[in-house]
Amino acid sequence: MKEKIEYNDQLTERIANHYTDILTQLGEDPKREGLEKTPERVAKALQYLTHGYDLNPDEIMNQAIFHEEYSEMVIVKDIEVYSMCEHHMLPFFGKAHIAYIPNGKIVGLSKIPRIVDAFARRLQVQERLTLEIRDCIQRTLDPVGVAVVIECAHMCMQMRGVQKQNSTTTTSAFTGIFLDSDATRKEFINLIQAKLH
Ligand SMILES: Nc1nc2c(ncn2[C@@H]2O[C@H](COP(=O)(O)OP(=O)(O)OP(=O)(O)O)[C@@H](O)[C@H]2O)c(=O)[nH]1
Ligand SMILES: [Zn+2]
Repeated sequence: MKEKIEYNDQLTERIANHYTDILTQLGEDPKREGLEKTPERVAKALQYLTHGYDLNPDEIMNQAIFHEEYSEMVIVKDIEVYSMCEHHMLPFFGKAHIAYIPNGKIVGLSKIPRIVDAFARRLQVQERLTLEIRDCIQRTLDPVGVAVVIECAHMCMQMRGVQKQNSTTTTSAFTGIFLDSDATRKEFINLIQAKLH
């Protein structure tokens, strides 16, 4: 995750021109004060919301892999997820809970939320997001197992369409021992549900 993204001026202008047209098509006056800079703002917002395309999650992981003999479960939970559904280009957001059991290698903890962002800041479906995170960790760390659970609310189901304001969607993906051992999977589920206080 870049802390700040660099906007491409030519791309901003091209996208903004389309939005000027879209505002007119919607019956708005793109020249009125409040909307004057809106096409440019939207163009930048869209570049921000999809800046994950410019990030390489495997490289992010490889920046901080260390050899350690720790072989218990490592869990990073309650990681905020902000993504955009590829069907309606509306936000879906919630939390990711991620665990792995090392096999001689650990990763710098911040890299886990960073790869969540790298995959989430693209046009996505929640299922693919879940699998991409799992596979990236498996590929780069070769751990004994990986577990990913994501819980999100989808604006395309809340603000429009079926309009179910309280529904959330949960997806999960596992590898290795999390698939083979019910006890390990249950330990993970218990730990992500546990509150520290
Ligand atoms: N599986 C999955 N579906 C999603 C996700 N985000 C949005 N969708 C769904 O994508 C589907 C697109 O269905 P369509 O029937 O082509 O589109 P639509 O007419 O706008 O559908 P409605 O939302 O039911 O009004 C909808 O059912 C959405 O709920 C996601 O992350 N995963
Ligand atoms: Zn949608």
